[in-house]
Amino acid sequence: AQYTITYFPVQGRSEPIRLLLTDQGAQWKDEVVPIEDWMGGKSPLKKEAVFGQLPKFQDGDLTMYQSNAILRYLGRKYGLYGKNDKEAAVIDMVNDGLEDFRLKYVRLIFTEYDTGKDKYIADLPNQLGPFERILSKHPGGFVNGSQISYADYNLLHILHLHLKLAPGCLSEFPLLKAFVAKMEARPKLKSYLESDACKRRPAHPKDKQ
Ligand SMILES: N[C@@H](CCC(=O)N[C@@H](CS(=O)(=O)O)C(=O)NCC(=O)O)C(=O)O
Repeated sequence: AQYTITYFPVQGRSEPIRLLLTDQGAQWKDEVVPIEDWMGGKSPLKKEAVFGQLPKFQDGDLTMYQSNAILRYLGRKYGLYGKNDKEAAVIDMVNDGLEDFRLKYVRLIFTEYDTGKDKYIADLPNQLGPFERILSKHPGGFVNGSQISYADYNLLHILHLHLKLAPGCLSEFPLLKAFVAKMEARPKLKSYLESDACKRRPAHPKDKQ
């Protein structure tokens, strides 16, 4: 395979990359790093990593880190970045909003789960509302209206994480609900989401929902 994704044995920040590549019909190799090897310093990967973190992405002689930079690289490569700079700017803005959302989720899961879960779920409408409004502003089903972009794969994964955490969280958000159904119905994504490889990967190391 032309691409390699190096990451821990979870979905985490590498899943939107897998969703994009799958939907674009691209193959990749998963290099899975057991967390104990990484933390125990047994693997040289942490020292080699530019920011000491994963995911790491390789495309031939390109080696890069930073999950959102990887998504933008693939967005340019597969024409998933709008049709001009203005559309690209809105797509980047939405993905930055998704990054803020993901960071809140990661903080909940890793540091505040037992004490903060109920409050986090109660506040979800405030986190989801902006993305419902974005879809209503750009009719066509995707973040950038009728043309799919790299941010859509990040949105899908973040919505999947939250549907696991709070199954009814999209009941007040018809456009987000329709977005998930539309993305899941895309043939390549559908078969990936039903695959063992996908099902076997927990959402994150603590996979408590
Ligand atoms: N901004 C980076 C963050 C990467 C990051 O925080 N990686 C974590 C794992 S996760 O947050 O993606 O789950 C990591 O490598 N942690 C191990 C370490 O920091 O040694 C990105 O988007 O790739």
